[in-house]
Amino acid sequence: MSTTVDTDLLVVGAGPTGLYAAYYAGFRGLRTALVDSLPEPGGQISAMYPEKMIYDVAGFPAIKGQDLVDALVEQAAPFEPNYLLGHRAEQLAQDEEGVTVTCASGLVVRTKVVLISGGIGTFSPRPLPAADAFTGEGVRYFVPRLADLAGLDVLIVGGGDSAFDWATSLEPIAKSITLVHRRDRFRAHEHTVRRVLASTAEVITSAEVTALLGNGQVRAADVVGKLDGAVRTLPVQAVVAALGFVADLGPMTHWGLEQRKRHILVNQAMRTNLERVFAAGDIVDYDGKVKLIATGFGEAATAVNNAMTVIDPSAHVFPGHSSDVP
Ligand SMILES: Cc1cc2nc3c(=O)[nH]c(=O)nc-3n(C[C@H](O)[C@H](O)[C@H](O)COP(=O)(O)OP(=O)(O)OC[C@H]3O[C@@H](n4cnc5c(N)ncnc54)[C@H](O)[C@@H]3O)c2cc1C
Repeated sequence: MSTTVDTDLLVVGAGPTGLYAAYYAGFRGLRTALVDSLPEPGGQISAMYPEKMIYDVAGFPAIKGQDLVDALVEQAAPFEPNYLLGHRAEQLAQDEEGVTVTCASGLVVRTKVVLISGGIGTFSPRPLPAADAFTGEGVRYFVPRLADLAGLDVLIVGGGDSAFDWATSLEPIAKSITLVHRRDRFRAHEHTVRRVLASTAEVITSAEVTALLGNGQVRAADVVGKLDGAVRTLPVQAVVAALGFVADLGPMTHWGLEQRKRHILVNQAMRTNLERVFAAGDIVDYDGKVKLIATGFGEAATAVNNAMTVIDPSAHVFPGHSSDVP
């Protein structure tokens, strides 16, 4: 059975950009709904690096990922945004008075304006082939709570930033860390690589994890050297497969939006080629675009304040200062 939600502004994507847009929309007196396919708000931050420190958000010399998400939710909360989590937006149709967005679940949202802050799309981790044959527990693609892996022998697979970041964060609390990468070069920041190489973590290059062993719970992993074919069986109770993510813009590519390299093109007002559809954050492109949380925040403010004039043509783009509010 389909349910219909009516709102002034629908935000598609409750990552940091969408959450900040919810604050601004509330500040402008709009009723706001946020739809996200994930069960929690926070986008890439909550899904991929909730425990990591972020150092480049204005005003916070350092803030843990999940703490930033929690603060964004708290900042928007007084305006009571309607969170529609676990719903993937599938279709978008604009008419003269508004926009209708239909979700895969059957949920229908009727809104005056849409702000797309869909980031890299709905994202899913690249699977670890050795895990296919292993039906038990112990393999994960995210580490939402580092403490879950305390005292365990942890095997991390991958050679990118995530793999090395997990190695750095987990090394102080895990019993042991082994990082296995199929090449002899890494895609991670040099600084992090050096830090891991200097730590107690063992880094095995030019090798692949060919099998996970265990009955119900992973107990060991076979690691095969690609050059000599030698097999090492490592005791392991947790595997973190950090092989990257497959991002799926999926439905958004069929919404009649002008795109460049799988990103939505916007003008200086963060407006797309559709009058009632704005976009902000990682999903947009324009000359000089920089994909950062900080830029997403600025774009969200620009998008919402310009969207305001579509909803109410007598409204000003400039919202006034929040510090003027008693
Ligand atoms: C490991 C890592 C570390 C990072 N570190 C930093 C850092 O230190 N500083 C920094 O500035 N940036 C960092 N970034 C980048 C930063 O996380 C992104 O720039 C930011 O998350 C973009 O926010 P967003 O809200 O635009 O998109 P996202 O965070 O990607 O959120 C988009 C949301 O939209 C949802 N969505 C997409 N399509 C649909 C659909 N059709 N229906 C419903 N929901 C949908 C997704 O589920 C997701 O929740 C890092 C990224 C990673 C992966």
